[in-house]
Amino acid sequence: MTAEVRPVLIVGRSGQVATALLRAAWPAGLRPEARGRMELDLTDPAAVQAAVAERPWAAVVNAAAYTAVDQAESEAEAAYALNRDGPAALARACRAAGLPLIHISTDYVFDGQKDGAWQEDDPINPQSVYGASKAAGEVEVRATLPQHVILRTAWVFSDSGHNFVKTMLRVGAERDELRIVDDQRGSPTAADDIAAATVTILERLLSGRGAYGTFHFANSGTTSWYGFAQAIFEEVAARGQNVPRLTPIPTRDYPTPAARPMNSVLDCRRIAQTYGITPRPWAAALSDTLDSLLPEPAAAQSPAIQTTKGAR
Ligand SMILES: NC(=O)C1=CN([C@@H]2O[C@H](COP(=O)(O)OP(=O)(O)OC[C@H]3O[C@@H](n4cnc5c(N)ncnc54)[C@H](OP(=O)(O)O)[C@@H]3O)[C@@H](O)[C@H]2O)C=CC1
Ligand SMILES: Cc1cn([C@H]2C[C@H](O)[C@@H](COP(=O)(O)OP(=O)(O)O[C@H]3O[C@@H](C)C(=O)[C@@H](O)[C@H]3O)O2)c(=O)[nH]c1=O
Ligand SMILES: [Mg+2]
Repeated sequence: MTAEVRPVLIVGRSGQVATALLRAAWPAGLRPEARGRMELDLTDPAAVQAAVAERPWAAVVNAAAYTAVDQAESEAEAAYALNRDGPAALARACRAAGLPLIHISTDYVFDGQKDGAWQEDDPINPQSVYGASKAAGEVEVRATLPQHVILRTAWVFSDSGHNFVKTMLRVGAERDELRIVDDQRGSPTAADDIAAATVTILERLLSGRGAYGTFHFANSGTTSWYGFAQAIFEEVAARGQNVPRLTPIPTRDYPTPAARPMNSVLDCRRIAQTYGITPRPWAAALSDTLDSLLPEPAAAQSPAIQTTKGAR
């Protein structure tokens, strides 16, 4: 008799976290199956209901969202449709099917005005349409489905999708100088690490050793966007490439449509205590991501390596 392999529905396919979930190490008994927006439109409640009822899923992970923070200020309806009404419909469908839901949320639900790191039960007070729409999604999931894990994370980066690392590589190649805000603090977090944490949570939940509720997960250590950019370009320089000059600036000198939290640092002790999940430092995760985004260090200078790589 072969052991049963149960599918896990991943909502989202090409996004940073969805991509990471698809390439994560899953236990033998679970297999991720993604639905991108073309296969499952999260803003269509009937489609959501049908997708959740379609297969004998073990669980559902919502990795889909409206994530364009500045654009959301002028597209509130679209942001709320995806970030509030989508999770609400998913939670209702999961309740009807008796399935647990893991829902990803964000540091931008907080106002950023705390001295220490944000704990799960701190009051939310979003300062942007994106943050408010994500906060409303959290409220819907909590009110609808007791079997939920809301996993709040922050400053996500990956070799896929849109993120600050890829933005820096692109604009850094185009300009001599970059001006980067130095007074917003947070913890950059690799999508792959969020995926690994999600798999651990699911494994524990499905074997009856998990706990529902809201958890924070971010890579360890904190920095500013400027500090993050510095680390990115140190890695770029170490790989023999030209880098721009970086100038730290205050938020007021970089006006954007959406306000962002000044302090986005998440306290991740609860997920460590409950699930034994201890995140690695963000700089280590960054280095891994840059390994896949950039050529190997010194490859250009080393004839031996050039030869083994052949003509390029
Ligand atoms: N990016 C960040 O810095 C942070 C993100 N988060 C949260 O993490 C989660 C994942 O974010 P991230 O991976 O960066 O997101 P991305 O912006 O990389 O991807 C968005 C995902 O949403 C899906 N999607 C968009 N519209 C629809 C739709 N109508 N129906 C179904 N799916 C749709 C996309 O589907 P498709 O695959 O078809 O393109 C894609 O998979 C989100 O909940 C986000 O709020 C939290 C903190 C920081
Ligand atoms: C490109 C650029 C940005 N910045 C600033 C603007 C902003 O304050 C900060 C980050 O800009 P971004 O637009 O890349 O980041 P942003 O889209 O705000 O990132 C957020 O995305 C959502 C989805 C989340 O949930 C958050 O956790 C967070 O990761 O850097 C500069 O100062 N100089 C620059 O050249
Ligand atoms: Mg952005």
